[in-house]
Amino acid sequence: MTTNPTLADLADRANARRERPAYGHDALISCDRLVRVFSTDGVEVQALQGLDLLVREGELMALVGASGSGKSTLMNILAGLDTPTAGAARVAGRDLLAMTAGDRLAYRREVVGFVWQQTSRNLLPHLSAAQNVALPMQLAGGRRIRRRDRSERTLELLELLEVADCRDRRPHQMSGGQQQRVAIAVALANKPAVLLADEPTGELDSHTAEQVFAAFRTANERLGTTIVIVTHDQAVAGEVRRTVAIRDGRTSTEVLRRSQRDAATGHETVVAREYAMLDRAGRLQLPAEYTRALGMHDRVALELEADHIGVWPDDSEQRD
Ligand SMILES: Nc1ncnc2c1ncn2[C@@H]1O[C@H](COP(=O)(O)OP(=O)(O)OP(=O)(O)O)[C@@H](O)[C@H]1O
Repeated sequence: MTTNPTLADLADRANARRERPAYGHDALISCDRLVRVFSTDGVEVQALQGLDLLVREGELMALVGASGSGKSTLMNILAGLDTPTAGAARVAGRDLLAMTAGDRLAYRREVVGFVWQQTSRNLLPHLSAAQNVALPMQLAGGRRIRRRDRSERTLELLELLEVADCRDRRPHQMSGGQQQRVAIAVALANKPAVLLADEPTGELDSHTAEQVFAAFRTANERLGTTIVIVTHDQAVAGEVRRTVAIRDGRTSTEVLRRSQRDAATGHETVVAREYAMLDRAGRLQLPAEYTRALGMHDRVALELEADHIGVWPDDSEQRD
């Protein structure tokens, strides 16, 4: 039976909706149904297909996904280097779809820092490590920093990331791992709210990769910087509290890890649990290996239980 709502009922409902906090209101990074379509020679590629992602201040998280799933496209948008086709994206209160060219430049200099996979893309080859770190502070015209403060901060950052001994060396006089740690110092120079890293350990051996990852962890723990790392490296993905997987241009699953102490032995273990993303329309993407294992496609049967929802293979033909 349906009852016709009165005008007052409709007004109450509209008010209740308005008072509900907006999606991602308390997140530092919020992507809401983000779409990015590339058109080349009349062919359209939907790199992002309505991606939702929230990252809270102070998080250190990893983004994983198969090649072509949209990770770099997302990072370029968050870095202010590319603009989405549709949807909404906010970082530290900045609306990434509404920025002017000037806002965008200031955003890249002051709000985000980035570290790329190619060590050569991160540092200027003719400058020393210390000069590379000082440069973003010199360029941040809006907030003039005195020369003495600049050199102090440069040294502090190089010490924090354990590369103070490289301060007078140029990139080609440093190892790949040292270059990436200096690159993290460069990215942190202007105290960004967010540090973005796209495969920062991709060109390094596993031992060096571990040291570089430790540098990200130090930045996160000691400076409180929010960090998002795209990685194929299982060791890195397994070390962070939250790993979000992107599939076909959308966030699909995420793994959360927490430490658990055994009351009897005092021994600490890390417990990981996988979650699927549920969007605001109630859409859920089931992991491909689950649906494959049970031969599910096109249509599934659902049953609401007291504390869970059951998903069953389509049994309509057996019932007929
Ligand atoms: N500038 C572009 N022009 C056209 N298509 C593009 C462009 N950039 C990315 N794409 C396409 O968008 C899709 C997503 O690419 P993206 O680089 O974001 O994936 P990825 O997950 O970072 O992959 P990988 O792990 O290989 O770096 C791919 O199909 C890619 O070919």
